[in-house]
Amino acid sequence: MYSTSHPAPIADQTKVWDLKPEHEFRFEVDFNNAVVLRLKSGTAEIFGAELGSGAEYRFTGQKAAVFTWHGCSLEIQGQCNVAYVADETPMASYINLHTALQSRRVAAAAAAASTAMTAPPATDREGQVTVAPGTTGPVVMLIGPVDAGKTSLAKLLLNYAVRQGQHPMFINLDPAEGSVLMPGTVSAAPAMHLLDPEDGFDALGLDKTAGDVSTPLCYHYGFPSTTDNPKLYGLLAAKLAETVRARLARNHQTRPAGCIIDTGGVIDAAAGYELIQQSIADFHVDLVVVLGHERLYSDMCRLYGNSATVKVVKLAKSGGVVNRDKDFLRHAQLRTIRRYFYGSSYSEYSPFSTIAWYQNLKIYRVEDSIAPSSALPIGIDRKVSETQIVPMEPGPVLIHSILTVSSLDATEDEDKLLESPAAGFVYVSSVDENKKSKKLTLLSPSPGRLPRKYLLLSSFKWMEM
Ligand SMILES: Nc1ncnc2c1ncn2[C@@H]1O[C@H](COP(=O)(O)OP(=O)(O)OP(=O)(O)O)[C@@H](O)[C@H]1O
Repeated sequence: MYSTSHPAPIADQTKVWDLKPEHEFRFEVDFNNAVVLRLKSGTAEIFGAELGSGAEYRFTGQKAAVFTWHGCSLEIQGQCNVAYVADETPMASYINLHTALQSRRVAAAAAAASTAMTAPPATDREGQVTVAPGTTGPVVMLIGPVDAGKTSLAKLLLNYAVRQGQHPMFINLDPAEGSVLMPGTVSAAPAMHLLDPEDGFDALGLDKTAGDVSTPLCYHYGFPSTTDNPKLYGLLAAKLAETVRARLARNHQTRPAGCIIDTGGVIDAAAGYELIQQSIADFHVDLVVVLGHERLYSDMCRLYGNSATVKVVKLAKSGGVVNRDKDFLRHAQLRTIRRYFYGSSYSEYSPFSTIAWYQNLKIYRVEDSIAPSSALPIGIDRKVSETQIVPMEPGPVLIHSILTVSSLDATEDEDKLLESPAAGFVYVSSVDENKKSKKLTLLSPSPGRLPRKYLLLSSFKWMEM
């Protein structure tokens, strides 16, 4: 069993790798192991984030690549499970895509600046801010099968944008990853800084300087796969799209940078295409990038070939992208959960323990679409619609669970629970069923009592190790 809390050991061996221009050093390190990487000379980047000369980067439980445009020398301390240099990469096509997006951002920023100077923001009949044409940057959706390199390309495009002073909105529609905050959610946050080469999405959403637009937005879904409850997933993706668009409409400085949308692996099931089509419409996507799947590309061309607003392009999958087995993914999810409470090398947190009495809690969950009634945990009264919440009694079934703290106030109607963004997450570290004082002990990133009473149960469990 891997530990998510104790640092993995670094083997006492050092190797230097010299890379020619446009070569890539690919490496894999499992969760039992760690390596330290140092850029000795030249320039290099990890998914678009430049490495500092001489700075040390520690990797554990990672599969990644260091790319160099002009050549470099790398020093690796410790033992990688896989390590090799590749001379064939799709980086030229990726930078071409970035260049095209960047020129659209520049044009959108110029249009937004001239509109801001000439006209005050207009509102429609419902009081929504209307967006002047040409002032929204590219809205790009990355699709492809599982392990096609979608998230890696999203990181690269975000980092290249940030390096040119742009702050696109990153939208994560892959509930398995939970890259912005927590697995089992769909979320959005602007890329205010370069993504941490060691941890990727850590820096997202931590910056408050851009005001309302920079606060991460996150909706509770509760399951790892879009197919666990497609109806609920569709509803939440639509809600996220509506909120992101409203935020961007109010902010003419961030809007021209556009959005980069990462999705879960599309399998050729009809439900997969429906969800993708729905999200393309909801987010007003204007560019669909298909990674490494000819049939998906041809299906998308068939669907959008005549569209005046949606373009479809295909890009090659990098030969370095590796399949991650279930065990690896599970441990990556546990690391994301731990990171929410304890932070990472980028920023360490000290979580707080807080007591919540049974009588003060209102806990709900949503069913997945396939659970037979015999599989329902104790405390769930009946099988209901996939987008309906079911109240549940607190009890031992909650131990080691992740609960989403809803932003909905306890005085508001609980019907709005699923459509309300998450205010945060707590972890149930113990359940005390002592008759007089039934209570949960919760781990929380902030001190004090729970700010709200509505909690939603996620199917993810985590154990501190
Ligand atoms: N060029 C590369 N060299 C080595 N490893 C890579 C490279 N590109 C991506 N990877 C690794 O391959 C794995 C899969 O890539 P990625 O997460 O980008 O795929 P994905 O399509 O988003 O997967 P999913 O469908 O599961 O979300 C990741 O661990 C990633 O770090």
